[in-house]
Amino acid sequence: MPIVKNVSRAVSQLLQSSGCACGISIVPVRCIGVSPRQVASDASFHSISFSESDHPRVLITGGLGQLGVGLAKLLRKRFGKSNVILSDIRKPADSVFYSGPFIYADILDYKNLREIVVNNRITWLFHYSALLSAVGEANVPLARAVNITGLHNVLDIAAEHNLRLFVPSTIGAFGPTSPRDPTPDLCIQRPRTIYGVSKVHAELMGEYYHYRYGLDFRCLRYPGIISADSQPGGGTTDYAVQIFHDAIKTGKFQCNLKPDSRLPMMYIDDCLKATLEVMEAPAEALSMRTYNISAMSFTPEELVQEVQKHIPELQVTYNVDEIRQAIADSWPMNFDDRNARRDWGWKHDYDLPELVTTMFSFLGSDSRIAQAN
Ligand SMILES: NC(=O)C1=CN([C@@H]2O[C@H](COP(=O)(O)OP(=O)(O)OC[C@H]3O[C@@H](n4cnc5c(N)ncnc54)[C@H](O)[C@@H]3O)[C@@H](O)[C@H]2O)C=CC1
Ligand SMILES: CC(=O)[C@H](N)C(=O)O
Repeated sequence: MPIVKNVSRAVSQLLQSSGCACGISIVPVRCIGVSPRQVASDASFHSISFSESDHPRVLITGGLGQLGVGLAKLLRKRFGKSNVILSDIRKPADSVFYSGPFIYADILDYKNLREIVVNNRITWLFHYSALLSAVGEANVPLARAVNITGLHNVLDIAAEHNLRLFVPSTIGAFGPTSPRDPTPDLCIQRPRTIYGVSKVHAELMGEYYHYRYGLDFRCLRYPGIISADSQPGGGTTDYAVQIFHDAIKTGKFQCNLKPDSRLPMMYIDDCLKATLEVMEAPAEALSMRTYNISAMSFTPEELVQEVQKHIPELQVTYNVDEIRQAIADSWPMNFDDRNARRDWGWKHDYDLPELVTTMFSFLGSDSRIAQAN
C-alpha cells in the first residue's frame, strides 16, 4: 500500500514540523459568493512580500473599543501615521477621525475585509473586534458570530495575503478546572463563557494555521486592562476602570464583584507595549505562538485601599452581579508569564501603586468631588 504509506508519512511530517516547510501546504482561499475552495500556497494572488526593512502596513479591526485607539497611537508613532489604519463598524469621534486613517470594516463581511487588505496593501493585522465576557453572555448568538465567524474571516484573509496576524486572547480563556494560582501557559482550558470558548478557539485555530499553512500568527493572553482615556466594552474586569471615574466624579463607588475576587490586571501602556514587542520579535525567539502576560493581580478591596490613598473620602459599597461574579470565580487569580519573559524579554512597568498614581494624574484627581457638585 505505497500510496497510504506516502500519505501517512507526509501527514506525520506535517504534524511534527514547526512552521510549514514541508512543501505540501495549501492556503485556504474563498471564492466570494461561491463555496470555499483551496489553492496551492505558491499561487501568487495579491500577496505582497513584506520586506523587513519597510514599515508594515497595519490594519486594526474593532479599533474603537477600549484598546484600539491607544494601539493606533503607539503604532503610528513607530511606523508613521499613514501606515496604520484604524477600523470599526461604529462612527469615530472627531478626535479619532482626524488623528489618522479610519475606515469602516465589518469583520463579518468577508469581501469588505478582503478589499481593505488588498487595496491598502496591508501586511500586519491586529484583530481587536470582539464581544467581551459579560456582553457575550447577554447575546450569545452575536458573540458567536463576531468572535468565531469573524475570526474565521480574518484567519483566511491573513493566510491568503501572507499577513502577520495578532489576535489577543484573555485570562477568560481559562475556566474553573484550570489551575488558578498561578495559571501556566499550557494547562486545562475549559472556560464556561462564550467569550472564553471563542478565545480558546482563536488560540487553537491560529496555531493550527501557523503549523498547517505557515501563517505568522501571534497571540497574547491579556489580563483585565485598565485605561484612563477609553471606556471598557462590557467585561468582568470593568470595575477596575469604573472605580477611578466614579471616585473623581462622585466620591462613591458601587462594586459589582465581591471584595476578595482576585484577578490579574494590567495598565494599558504595558499591554500595548507587549503587543508591539511580540509582533516585532524575531520568529526564532518565539517558542510558542500564544503567551500569557502578567503585571499585577489584586482584589477590589486592595484596589480600593490604594485608591483611598489618593481620595480618602471615597465611599465603597458592594452590589454583586451574579453573572460577573461567577465568571470572575472561574478565572485565573495569578498569571504565570515566565515563557514571555524568557523568550522575548517581556517586562511590565506598572505595579498597583504606579497604576493608581498614573490613572489619577491622567484623570486629574484635583477636580474630583468639586466637579460633581
Ligand atoms: N479590554 C480588556 O480588558 C481585554 C481585552 N482583550 C481583547 O482585546 C481586544 C480589544 O478589546 P477591547 O478594546 O477592550 O474591546 P471592546 O469591546 O472595547 O471593543 C471591541 C470593538 O469591536 C467592535 N466590533 C464589534 N462587532 C464588530 C464587527 N462585526 N466588525 C468589526 N468590529 C466589530 C466594536 O464596535 C468595538 O469597538 C478584544 O479582542 C478583547 O477580547 C483581552 C483581554 C482583556
Ligand atoms: C479580561 C477580559 O478579557 C475582559 N476585560 C473581560 O473582562 O471580559
